[in-house]
Amino acid sequence: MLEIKDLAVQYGKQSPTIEHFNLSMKKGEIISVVGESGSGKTTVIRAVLGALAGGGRVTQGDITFHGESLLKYSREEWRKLRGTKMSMIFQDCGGTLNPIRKIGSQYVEYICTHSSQSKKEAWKLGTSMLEKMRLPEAENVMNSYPHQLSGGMRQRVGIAMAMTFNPELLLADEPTSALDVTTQAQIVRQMMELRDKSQTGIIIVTHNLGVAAYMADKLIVMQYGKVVDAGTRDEVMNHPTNDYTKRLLAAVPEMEGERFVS
Ligand SMILES: Nc1ncnc2c1ncn2[C@@H]1O[C@H](COP(=O)(O)OP(=O)(O)OP(=O)(O)O)[C@@H](O)[C@H]1O
Repeated sequence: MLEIKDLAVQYGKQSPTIEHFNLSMKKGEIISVVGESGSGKTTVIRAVLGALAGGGRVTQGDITFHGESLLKYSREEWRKLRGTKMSMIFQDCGGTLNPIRKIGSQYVEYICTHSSQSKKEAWKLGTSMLEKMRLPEAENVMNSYPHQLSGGMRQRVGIAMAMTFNPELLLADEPTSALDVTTQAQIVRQMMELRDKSQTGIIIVTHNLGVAAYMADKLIVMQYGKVVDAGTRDEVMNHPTNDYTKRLLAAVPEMEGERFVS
């Protein structure tokens, strides 16, 4: 479904931020990209979404989605793809919500921008998506301002919005790092449920190897913009080839009292 081949990305005149990045993803697969701050994880997923910040540009390689190069996409083609076939969730979805508008009005606008539904239908769809994400009192949530919700609830709103049109690919940038451990575990389980039900492929970027190992079918470990280990979860967890991966593994945090290392 998604192929990234020998990708390099450069910001301004700096030396390339990522180089020789490869990834191959099938429908419904979960791939985790792990690595410390600044290793280039966010750059990878922003490149996939055609949304590199700060003048970042692809200088080598290709990104294909169902065999078509995304690098050749026009603005209009991107507009059609984003939000429907491909969507993104961030570390703090609250940050992407407008603080002075109620959730419901923002959600309805989001749905109406990406489909031809009436406002009434959009409200119904938004509410049902919030219910699917197990938000209690979904109508109340729709009538709330972002600051009236907890961080975990806002994150569920963000995931609900991203999942509205059953995307084939969900790009998740540190989706649980702003949350406490219990909420983190709930959100992780809900994302996995979405994959099981809708066959959504997920790329999750995180510095938390515990979360990555728990969720992922495949792991990619990055350091200084390069892939230092990659393979199935069990390959990387049980037979790391790189010293950095070994150090990360030794420091795997606990999630719900379990270490996600077999
Ligand atoms: N908007 C930008 N303008 C210029 N350089 C950038 C920009 N964004 C990222 N970079 C460069 O790319 C490097 C990697 O950043 P990136 O955000 O991809 O890393 P990361 O692994 O996701 O880190 P973090 O976990 O802190 O988000 C940075 O150290 C910086 O040199």
